[in-house]
Amino acid sequence: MKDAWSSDEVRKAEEPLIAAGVPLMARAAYGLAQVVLREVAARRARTRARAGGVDGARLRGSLGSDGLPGTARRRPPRAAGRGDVRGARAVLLVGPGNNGGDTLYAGAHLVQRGLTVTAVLASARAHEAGLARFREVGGQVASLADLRVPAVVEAVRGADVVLDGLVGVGARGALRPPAGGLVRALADARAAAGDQWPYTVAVDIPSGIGVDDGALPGPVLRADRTVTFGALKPGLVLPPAAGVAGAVELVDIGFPATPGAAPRTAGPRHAWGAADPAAGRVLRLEAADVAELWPVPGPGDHKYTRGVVGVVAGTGTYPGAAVLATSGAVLTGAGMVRYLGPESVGTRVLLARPEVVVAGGRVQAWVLGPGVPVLDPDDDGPDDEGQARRIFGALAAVTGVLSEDVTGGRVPAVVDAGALTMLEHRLPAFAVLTPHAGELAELLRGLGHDVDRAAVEARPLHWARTAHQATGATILLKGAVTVVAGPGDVYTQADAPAWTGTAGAGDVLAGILGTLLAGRSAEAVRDETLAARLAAAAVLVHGRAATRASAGGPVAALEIARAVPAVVAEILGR
Ligand SMILES: NC(=O)C1=CN([C@@H]2O[C@H](COP(=O)(O)OP(=O)(O)OC[C@H]3O[C@@H](n4cnc5c(N)ncnc54)[C@H](O)[C@@H]3O)[C@@H](O)[C@H]2O)[C@@H](O)CC1
Ligand SMILES: Nc1ncnc2c1ncn2[C@@H]1O[C@H](COP(=O)(O)OP(=O)(O)O)[C@@H](O)[C@H]1O
Ligand SMILES: [K+]
Repeated sequence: MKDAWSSDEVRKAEEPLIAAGVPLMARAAYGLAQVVLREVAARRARTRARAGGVDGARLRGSLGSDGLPGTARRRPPRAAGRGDVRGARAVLLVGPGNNGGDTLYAGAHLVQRGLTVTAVLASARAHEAGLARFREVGGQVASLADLRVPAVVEAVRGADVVLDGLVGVGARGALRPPAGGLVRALADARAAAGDQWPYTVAVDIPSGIGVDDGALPGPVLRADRTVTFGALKPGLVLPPAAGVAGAVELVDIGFPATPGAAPRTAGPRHAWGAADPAAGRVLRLEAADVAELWPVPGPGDHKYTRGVVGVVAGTGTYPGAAVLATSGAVLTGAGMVRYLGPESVGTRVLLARPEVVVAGGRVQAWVLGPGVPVLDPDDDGPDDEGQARRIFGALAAVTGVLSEDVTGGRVPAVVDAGALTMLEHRLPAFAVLTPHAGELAELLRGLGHDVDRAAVEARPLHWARTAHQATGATILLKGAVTVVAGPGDVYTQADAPAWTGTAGAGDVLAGILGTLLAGRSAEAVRDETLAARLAAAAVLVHGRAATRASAGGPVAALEIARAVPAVVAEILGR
């Protein structure tokens, strides 16, 4: 589990360590410099290999990037050989606070390793000791006020690497001038330059992101890599800011395992902090967490104890959604999958997945709505072939309304697509709504909020939380980074390649989550925070299945479902 610490938590963790004389900034700067040296060496090796000079094995050894944006790495930075980096040019963008201090000290290490380093001071003030150290070793210093923005942009363009050390966790709001103007110009230049841009490293955070909420309130220079200190910050894992952080790498400077825990004054460690039991943290599940959550069958289990998933999906116009949702559920390991819908669709489901039972009966979790048209009360709309009626019936077993009709008590549900327009009663947290940004905006408009898709995309966490509070349900907001907000912790998962944004991928996710909820149905009803964890687990499995099915290329939704068994086996370590 990766957990992100708010700027306040970071500050509180730093205080006792600083009081105890722990050299936090020295550790941060050293770790940062090692990453920069490693990456500069790797890029040079790549360039030489392209020119035909270096053997492939050495190249592979020095690259080793996981390549997924927003993915953190644990491996300590590899020391780069002197010859790999000598003569490379670095530009430091230096702000007035400790973030600039980290950057100047790191710059001093780079000078000592033979790089030509220029620090551009964006403010009249700069970290005094850091600046003195940088000058002492021979770093070049210029000020933004003297150089002006166009000259700085040119200097950056001509460099091998640029370090964004304008502001860190001490920043509030959009970057102000003159740093804001500089970053806007650099961001424009980067967008126009394509590949011809220096490797861009953000120091602690990309300057200008919302540290605690992941917002992008103003200009930000997109980083290839963010080297963050002590702990992840929410803005590095939450959309949209996660999208400008590049690969996130943590440098351990000696923070305790959880916020508020006793400080460690001993040497650094390389591990992610454990989850804090306190509610409302921003977390990201990893494979080991999913393995713990997974309902693995034992010798005493049979199909009914393992969980029956009921799927109400598809119509004659959209039969594929039914095939995809049932396939997702079957291949995730449901004890049984029941399909409820028009006969013509049921026939197609059976052709694709003969394991599905096309008949009603008791279920432990519902999947409602994929491929079912939106309900428009003012209009007869497209013929839903009885699906709305079936969904209303199933929802009664979720909300407990009309509970005399519900045999066997309340059960969890995945509420997707068309079913999102059929919510009449307050929902329990074990109902998981799975909208994309457009669907969430529509749901929120129905609740009286004046939002559109772009507004949701600008503040996904805020709107997911708002929808949770308004409906009671757990909200799984789909996107490149998927956010899950329920009554406890928030989860943010970035496990899938962009190829996953293809029609039907969401239907498969609904099926995967349905099986997980059915497998732990009674617990999810009892523990109001479990559905969100299971939802995040489903997103991780779906994303990894998409990665496997894609293998770097296009992916079809059904292939995501087909990749699920191997991904689950891998996660469970079998
Ligand atoms: N406290 C410590 O000893 C450590 C701090 N560390 C670094 O220090 C950073 C935090 O340092 P600070 O608290 O000094 O703050 P920052 O360096 O993040 O930035 C605060 C400075 O930026 C200015 N500022 C704030 N908002 C701005 C905006 N919107 N536009 C333009 N300028 C703005 C403020 O006037 C202030 O001078 C961390 O991100 C990390 O990089 C690390 O070195 C670890 C140890
Ligand atoms: N850029 C992207 N990167 C990674 N995953 C994405 C991206 N865009 C969309 N996805 C994922 O693809 C799926 C699309 O689901 P959805 O929008 O419901 O499509 P459909 O309704 O056609 O199945 C979701 O799981 C979403 O998180
Ligand atoms: K920064």
